[in-house]
Amino acid sequence: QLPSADGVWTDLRLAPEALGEGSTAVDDAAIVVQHGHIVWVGERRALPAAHAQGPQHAGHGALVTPGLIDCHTHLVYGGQRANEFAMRLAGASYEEVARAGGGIVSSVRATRAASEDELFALAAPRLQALLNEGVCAIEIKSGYGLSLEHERAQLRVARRLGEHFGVTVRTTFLGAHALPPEYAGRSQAYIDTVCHEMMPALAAEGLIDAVDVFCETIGFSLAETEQVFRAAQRLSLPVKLHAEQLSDMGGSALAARYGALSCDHIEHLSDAGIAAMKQAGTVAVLLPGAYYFLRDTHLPPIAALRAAGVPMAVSTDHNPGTSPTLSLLLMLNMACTLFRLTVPEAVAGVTRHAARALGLQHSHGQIAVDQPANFVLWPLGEVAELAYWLGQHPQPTVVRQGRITSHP
Ligand SMILES: O=C(O)CC[C@@H]1NC(=O)NC1=O
Ligand SMILES: [Fe+3]
Repeated sequence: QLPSADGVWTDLRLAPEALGEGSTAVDDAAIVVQHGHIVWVGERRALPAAHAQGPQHAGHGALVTPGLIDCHTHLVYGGQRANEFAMRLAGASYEEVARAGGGIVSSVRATRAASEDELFALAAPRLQALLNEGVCAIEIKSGYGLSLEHERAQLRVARRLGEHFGVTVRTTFLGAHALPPEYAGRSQAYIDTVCHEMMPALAAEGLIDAVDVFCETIGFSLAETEQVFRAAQRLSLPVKLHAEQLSDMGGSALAARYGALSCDHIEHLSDAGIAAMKQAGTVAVLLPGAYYFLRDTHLPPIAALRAAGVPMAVSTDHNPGTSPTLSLLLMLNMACTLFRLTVPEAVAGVTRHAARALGLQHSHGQIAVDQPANFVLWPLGEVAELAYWLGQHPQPTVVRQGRITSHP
């Protein structure tokens, strides 16, 4: 059992916007935790005497952010795809690798061959690496099973990871990730199976928090995507979308029409897609790891998203094919360096905007009274260091779900 974080945390510096959008930094702050929840936060000199009792936790001047949120991962899978990395070094494109039977389908074979215990054992150290960097909530997709039995296994492992590590896990059903070999050439038949057999069964077992589709030239069409969205709607499941990663399929506008939580990748997002997302309150999830790893050169429309006021999140997109990274802090650096986000935008992208992309904005993503205690104490001089250091990062003290889970 990890030590309780209950008590009074003092000598803290709250980062800008840690208390929510527009909130300012607080240099000498205190946080009071009771029964694993935040009951008070603010300037220490204003701390009510009634709250000042109880165990004392010295912050030693640490910079404090809300717990980080990785809002787009494919964390549960078998095998790895370093061989394709080498193929692409020899000039093969991501699409060519996919059409040659590599890509997602090769991870499907390795995932189907693994038991749930083996999938858990493979995913656990991946999750631990993210937790060590202050991640307190994470989204985990299926999409490497592509059959009822194996999609169920992935989603059960995702739930088990959350219980085992005491971290908030939101599961996303991504049965429409790729066409499994047994449905080669029969895309419509597979989508029918996804909509009428897999999704209802897995939803009934409580394994699905949201539904996603890979809407792309090498994925599923707009019509197939809408068929999946309609099935999700019938089951009252929110949707999100791998959208406009390699081309403008119009997926973002479709997703916005279904009130999507988020559209993700969006390198090829159009002005019409931006307007639709703004209207629907859909979050733009930026995945610089995949952009970098694929040597993409088509930047997402960051300035237009900023001008339109579409909230932007940042995530690892951890997956064995296009973003084999387990550092959300490296993604902060890439979001700034490659996509030109400001530091406050990037930090909001892994806190409150990431929370919104998962429908968790009422319980995660900021330090607020009555919310579960999820916050991170960084031994840093300033918040820009979260995006500045490239590859090596400070070891934070992490309070996750009211427990002190790691400290230097
Ligand atoms: O290559 C993989 O294994 C998944 C790639 C990942 N999935 C997707 O739809 N887009 C991606 O970048
Ligand atoms: Fe992805």
